[in-house]
Amino acid sequence: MRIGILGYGTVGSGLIDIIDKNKDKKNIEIVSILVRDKSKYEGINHYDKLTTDIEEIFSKNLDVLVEVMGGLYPSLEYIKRALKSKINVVTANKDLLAESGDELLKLAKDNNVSIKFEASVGGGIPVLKPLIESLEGNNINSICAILNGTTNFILSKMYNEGLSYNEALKQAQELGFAEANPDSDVLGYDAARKLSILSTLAYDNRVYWKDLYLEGITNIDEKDIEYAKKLNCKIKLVGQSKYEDNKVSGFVRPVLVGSNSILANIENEFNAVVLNGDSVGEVSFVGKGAGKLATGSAVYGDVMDILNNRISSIDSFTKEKVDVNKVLDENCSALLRFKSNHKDEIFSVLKEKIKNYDILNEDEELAVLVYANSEIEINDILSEIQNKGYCSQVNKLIKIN
Ligand SMILES: NC(=O)C1=CN([C@@H]2O[C@H](COP(=O)(O)OP(=O)(O)OC[C@H]3O[C@@H](n4cnc5c(N)ncnc54)[C@H](OP(=O)(O)O)[C@@H]3O)[C@@H](O)[C@H]2O)C=CC1
Ligand SMILES: N[C@@H](CC=O)C(=O)O
Repeated sequence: MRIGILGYGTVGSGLIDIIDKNKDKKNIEIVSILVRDKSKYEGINHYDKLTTDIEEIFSKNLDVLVEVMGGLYPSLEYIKRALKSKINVVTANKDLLAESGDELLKLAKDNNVSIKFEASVGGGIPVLKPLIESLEGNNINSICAILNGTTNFILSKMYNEGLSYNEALKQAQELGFAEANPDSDVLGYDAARKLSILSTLAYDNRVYWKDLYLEGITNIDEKDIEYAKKLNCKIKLVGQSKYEDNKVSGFVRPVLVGSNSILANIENEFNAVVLNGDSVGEVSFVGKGAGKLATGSAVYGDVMDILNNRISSIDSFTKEKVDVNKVLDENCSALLRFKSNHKDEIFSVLKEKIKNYDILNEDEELAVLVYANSEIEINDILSEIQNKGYCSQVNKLIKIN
């Protein structure tokens, strides 16, 4: 099988290492590799296959085009061109799937070829294939997941080793986990795109990432970590969605999770996806969510599926878009931090409105863990405190079970 590869970075080089390792067993021939700047790659394997000209790639009579260069443009254009030319596509690009999955899957179907994208969610974890194939006998009710390796790495390093946010981000970039623009990781966009892909497939309805409640990790500081430890919790960037009565609720946000929960024990670049199906119950998938060989492994698996004609049809991306509820409409607790000179006034509002709360700090700032009937109730109280001028800046961190 003749494959062309767009990109020889973290994922591209992982894929190429795995193809080379298996070359005696599997009939895959790398015929051309697209990069921007060949001079960066002198001395590497397959240097003679490198090109900066996309026309050369398309001149090679390909069976599969692997897109691992990232971004929306020109990746979208190249993938569409491949599908229209009846070339199968494998991609790790969640930005593209989340934005244009409907168009791309339809184009693949119309041209009788496949587009496969296992690596776009959870890096090396095989989760899309089990979801699409093995769990077909289920209505999936909920997804609770850690879907970004970079932010999980940063939060783990801050919590376990006391690293600063900037030091931890730098390490994640050096290890090849972060996106070309790491804002996509730390602001939560990457995890939201992955959650939208998972939710679309799980609920068989189109869920758009921009409809999810979205909050990144850039406001998490040492004090949050300190309170988390006091509460026997960890802080994780969690993506959660639920499907009930044809409605989806969903968010990506940093949350407190109890130290004994599955998600609390997912460290560094590892990801986890916990699905709940009406037949199977709870199923968990855990593994490396980012990195060269782990992600290369998922891309390689997709290439092998095409080689062996193991293809399943996917219609969910072309289904109707569903409305998404953004607030947590259930009993919840939250860590609230107030920087204020009006502590007594804040306490009197809390006493009047909240069913219960624990004080964590009342010296340099006021920090409380409140227990409420819903997030809406907490938001109403915060609005009252702010409107009365008792505090202009509040930090809120929800705790999930
Ligand atoms: N890193 C990871 O752990 C994971 C990444 N992904 C996804 O995989 C994709 C690739 O990520 P990653 O390998 O980390 O990215 P890198 O930045 O490490 O590599 C990108 C590669 O693509 C090439 N490239 C980028 N833009 C162009 C262009 N316009 N024309 C030609 N070549 C181009 C670069 O060439 P040059 O060096 O010459 O600029 C480089 O070889 C992304 O979609 C990412 O989201 C998915 C899961 C995990
Ligand atoms: N930047 C992403 C890479 C994999 O999708 C992450 O950190 O998870």
